[in-house]
Amino acid sequence: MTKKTGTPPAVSFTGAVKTYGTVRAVDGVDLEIGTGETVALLGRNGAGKSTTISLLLGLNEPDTGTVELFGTSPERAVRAGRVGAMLQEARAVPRVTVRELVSFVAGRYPDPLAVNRALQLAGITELAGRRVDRLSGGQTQRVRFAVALAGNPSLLVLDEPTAALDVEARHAFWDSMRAYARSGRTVLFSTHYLEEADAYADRIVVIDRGRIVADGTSEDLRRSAGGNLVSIDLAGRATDGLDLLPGVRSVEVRGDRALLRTDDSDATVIALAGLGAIRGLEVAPASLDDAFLALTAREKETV
Ligand SMILES: Nc1ncnc2c1ncn2[C@@H]1O[C@H](COP(=O)(O)OP(=O)(O)OP(=O)(O)O)[C@@H](O)[C@H]1O
Repeated sequence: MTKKTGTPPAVSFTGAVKTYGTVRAVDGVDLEIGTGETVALLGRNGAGKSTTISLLLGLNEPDTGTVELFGTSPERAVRAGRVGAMLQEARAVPRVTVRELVSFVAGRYPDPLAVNRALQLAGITELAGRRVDRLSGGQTQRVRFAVALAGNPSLLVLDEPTAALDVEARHAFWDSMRAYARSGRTVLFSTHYLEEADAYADRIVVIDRGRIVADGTSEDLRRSAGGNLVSIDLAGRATDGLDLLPGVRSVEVRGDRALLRTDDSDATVIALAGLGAIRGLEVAPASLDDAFLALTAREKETV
């Protein structure tokens, strides 16, 4: 849905396609992100997350379709200092200190954060005097975060930002990201971690084989993948016909238990009771993991 009035969205993809040889890395993406949203781009390895981000930052052009940031081209938005990015691969500049690097980047933006604030948000105040090429992987990752924040960008783009971070640094990172997002900024981050998407994004966009297969809150995703899991002990019973019970979308056998994914757990449980198949019965909401697997698996079946 395109809004005809008011300010343009922070991010807008329309029918964007990017191929590498025979691989359709981004395969017809339509996506709109409004100002102030925090969005997770979730997908397995090779799903197209980094390619989507490279189109968004103007590092690559779509073969067909369009990508706009704030109603203008990514190049212009980046040049105007409206975008900060933390990418997976960025080589450290030799011999400069952390503070020098962050100051240098901040100095290229029209309205940067105070350098101390960027260092503090990234949790690297105590590393300010260290050389950037002599840091651990996790420390380097945090320096990249400070660099992304330095220009005080309206749109912050983070490609797998917590990949090298330990648990404590991960929590600190998300706290800072949230503090930044609360000041009305738009944040897009990619991740493999469902729990991160669930905990830190307002909205989750699931990408699989270059296509968006789901877009909504984690609750929406759980629902669209089949809301509940009903499981029973099979106790030697065959699974024939379980997939035909009311509400049931799929049946999976794990050991001696059958797992029924259902849209209507009440109807499924009543039908199971009618069959006398209620031994060890459990009903649980589908986890986001289950939803993610169901969404990406279903997409494969239709290819
Ligand atoms: N420069 C390139 N040349 C050829 N193929 C590429 C290139 N970059 C990406 N691809 C392919 O495009 C597809 C999408 O890759 P992309 O890096 O966007 O996925 P991703 O979701 O970011 O994966 P990951 O989680 O592993 O980083 C993959 O099949 C990948 O092999």
